[in-house]
Amino acid sequence: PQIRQMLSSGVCTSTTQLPGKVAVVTGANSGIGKETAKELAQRGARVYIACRDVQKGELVAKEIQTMTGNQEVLVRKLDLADTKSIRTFAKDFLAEEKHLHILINNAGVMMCPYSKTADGFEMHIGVNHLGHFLLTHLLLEKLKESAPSRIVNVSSLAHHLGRIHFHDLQGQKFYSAGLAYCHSKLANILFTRELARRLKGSGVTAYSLHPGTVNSELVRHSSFMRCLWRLFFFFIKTPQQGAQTSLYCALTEGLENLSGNHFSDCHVTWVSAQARNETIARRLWDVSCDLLGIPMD
Ligand SMILES: NC(=O)c1ccc[n+]([C@@H]2O[C@H](COP(=O)([O-])OP(=O)(O)OC[C@H]3O[C@@H](n4cnc5c(N)ncnc54)[C@H](O)[C@@H]3O)[C@@H](O)[C@H]2O)c1
Repeated sequence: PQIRQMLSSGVCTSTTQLPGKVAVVTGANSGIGKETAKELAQRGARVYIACRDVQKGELVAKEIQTMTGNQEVLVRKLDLADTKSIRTFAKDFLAEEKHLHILINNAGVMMCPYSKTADGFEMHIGVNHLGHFLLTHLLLEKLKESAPSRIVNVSSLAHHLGRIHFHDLQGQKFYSAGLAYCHSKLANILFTRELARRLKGSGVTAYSLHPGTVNSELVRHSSFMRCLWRLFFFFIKTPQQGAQTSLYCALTEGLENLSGNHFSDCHVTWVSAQARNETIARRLWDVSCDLLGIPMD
């Protein structure tokens, strides 16, 4: 634990408390998302655990309620691999809640065999990017009404290996599970940058981040990655440490002028050349709208 402590340089030291604030964390039934939700609840927010497996989510909600004493930890069904489920989640949320101050797009899949979402999108781009793109779009007015509010997109260092191949966004011509993950994480950063550009002056800000290499269930689809994780166990962050940069982006006072930036270990960090390309960011936005049937403005 001491070695881990030393290696984990990024700690969110914000003292922001969240009474009366509302947060949604996707994929909060495990790993980094669970720890993020726990800390937001600890600080007094009403926290929505948005997850596929409601039963698993309820167990986590109970655990967080017991640990934090905050009973306002709610579980709602959200399957990011199905746009119907995303629309239902958003519709119910908008009917139920007056405000949304923090949206943490945390859920993700990594290195799963070639498969498609309910709407026919390749699973990585479908869940990690398009699912969160639609969810954010549907909740955007509420975020604007609740300003100052924040959107936090959990990306990865793996984006450096990613490319946006507009001619093969769904991996039909060439598919590598590892690269498909990297492409989707690059899309998270491009989405964040374009979102920040479009939201300038609205009071809603957006941040992307790399959480570090974190011991979680993310590597479930790859025996190679599972071995690697075991081998380097002592160098890998705990989910609680992995949640620090998400919390930093959601909570730190005065971060607004860094909207659109990418963070790691609670600092702004460099992204790949493609991730800084505004033309690609704008085109990806338009293509995503087109795929999801969202009217372009
Ligand atoms: N663990 C790492 O080392 C690492 C490194 C870089 C980035 N990340 C990113 O961190 C985020 C959290 O991952 P984690 O490490 O906590 O792994 P995790 O597997 O514990 O968490 C991912 C969550 O996403 C949920 N999810 C997957 N598909 C979904 C769907 N269709 N609809 C709704 N939820 C879905 C899972 O149920 C799970 O709760 C991911 O976006 C991942 O890409 C993790």
